Amino acid sequence: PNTAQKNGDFDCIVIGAGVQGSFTAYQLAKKNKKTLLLEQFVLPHSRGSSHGQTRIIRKAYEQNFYTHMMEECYELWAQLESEAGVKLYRQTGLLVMGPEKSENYQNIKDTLQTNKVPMVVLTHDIFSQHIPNVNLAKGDGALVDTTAGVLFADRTLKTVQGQFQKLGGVIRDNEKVTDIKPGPVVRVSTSVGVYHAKSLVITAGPWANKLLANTGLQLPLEVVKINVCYWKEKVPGSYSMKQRFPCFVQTECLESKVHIYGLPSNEYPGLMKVCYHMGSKTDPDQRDLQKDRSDIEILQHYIARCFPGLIPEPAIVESCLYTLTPDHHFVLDYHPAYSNIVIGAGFSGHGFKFGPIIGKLLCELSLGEVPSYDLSPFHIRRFQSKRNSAL
Ligand SMILES: Cc1cc2nc3c(=O)[nH]c(=O)nc-3n(C[C@H](O)[C@H](O)[C@H](O)COP(=O)(O)OP(=O)(O)OC[C@H]3O[C@@H](n4cnc5c(N)ncnc54)[C@H](O)[C@@H]3O)c2cc1C
Ligand SMILES: O=C(O)[C@@H]1CCCCN1
Repeated sequence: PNTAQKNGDFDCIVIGAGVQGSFTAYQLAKKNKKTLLLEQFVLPHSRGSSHGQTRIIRKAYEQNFYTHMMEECYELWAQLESEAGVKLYRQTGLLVMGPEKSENYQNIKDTLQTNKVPMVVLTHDIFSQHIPNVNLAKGDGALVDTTAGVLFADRTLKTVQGQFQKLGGVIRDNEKVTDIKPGPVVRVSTSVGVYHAKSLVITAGPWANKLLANTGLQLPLEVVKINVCYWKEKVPGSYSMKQRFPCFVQTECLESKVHIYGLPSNEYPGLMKVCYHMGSKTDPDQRDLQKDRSDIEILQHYIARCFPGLIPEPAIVESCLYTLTPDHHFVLDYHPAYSNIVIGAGFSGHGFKFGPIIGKLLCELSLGEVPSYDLSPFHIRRFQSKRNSAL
């Protein structure tokens, strides 16, 4: 402990206690850094991107760099589970379906094969033996990433925030950051007080650009609202986690070029979560005014055709926000003008599973260490022509 520090002084301040900020703060505390995690809302809350009971974890990706990161990331999830004595992951497998000859489907298959990820290819003649109550479309290929499963999201946030506090980390919720003054010592003002730190990490999810405006930077991020739909099983339990029904991703289909995905029924007994991987643009502070439900019609047609055991009418519709980058790859980088400000943003609807590794990487960046992975796919400079910066 550094006794020379004043009360409001920290080695590092992390803004945003979603999955990414919470894991980053936890990693910093593990490295004995005096860390403050600031959150605008009372925790836990459901206004951002990390709430809800479940998320998919998988190694099935089109790009090798994500599959590589997931190798270590699974170990970090298991470490956290054993350290905290809680169950955060349940293996179910992920069924990937899509036009056999399409680029998306083939890329996923290639990545799994190249990286020797355990998988099973299901041909049409054996499909229904393995996956009951699903109609595989003609011309579609199907495979199962057997390493995949479900993460318990709300439980994850509670656990990682708890571990952070056990390590001496400070969480202040219900405290919105209102201003950032960059410098060798960064000054962060909130609705309650002023804090100083040697370094700052911004993991503000859909609010990233609102905060970055204080530092003269804007990233090409688009916030969209996702309708999180739950569908009733005609026979309760037919798609349930207990019966080891897998998660699924349909890469494209008759109804849509956009992914449709689902998780086995679990949190609401008798209801399966099936969603459309896109939504309509919104402001995170006004998301309830965004009422576009056109995706639900697409889901209804898809479900009626491919999931005959579900009633094709959503029983529950919740909401959640995605923060999309143009290429749907993350932003993990230094602020272009200030080397002691690190940004984790634009998780584009697929960042939860990477939480532990993103925490580790943002911690490495903020300590000036060489990051464990090649971060070039995540650099801000890839947006060069699109970046609208006041710097
Ligand atoms: C419907 C849905 C399904 C998804 N499915 C999957 C999946 O299956 N698998 C997967 O891996 N990922 C999935 N994701 C994506 C994943 O959940 C997100 O990538 C991840 O939660 C992003 O976390 P975050 O920490 O960046 O953002 P957030 O969780 O939004 O956290 C940012 C935090 O910053 C706080 N904040 C913002 N501004 C301020 C301020 N000024 N002062 C203080 N605090 C502030 C916010 O209140 C918020 O708590 C899904 C997302 C959604 C919405
Ligand atoms: O990150 C995931 O695994 C899921 C897959 C489908 C789209 C939404 N996110």
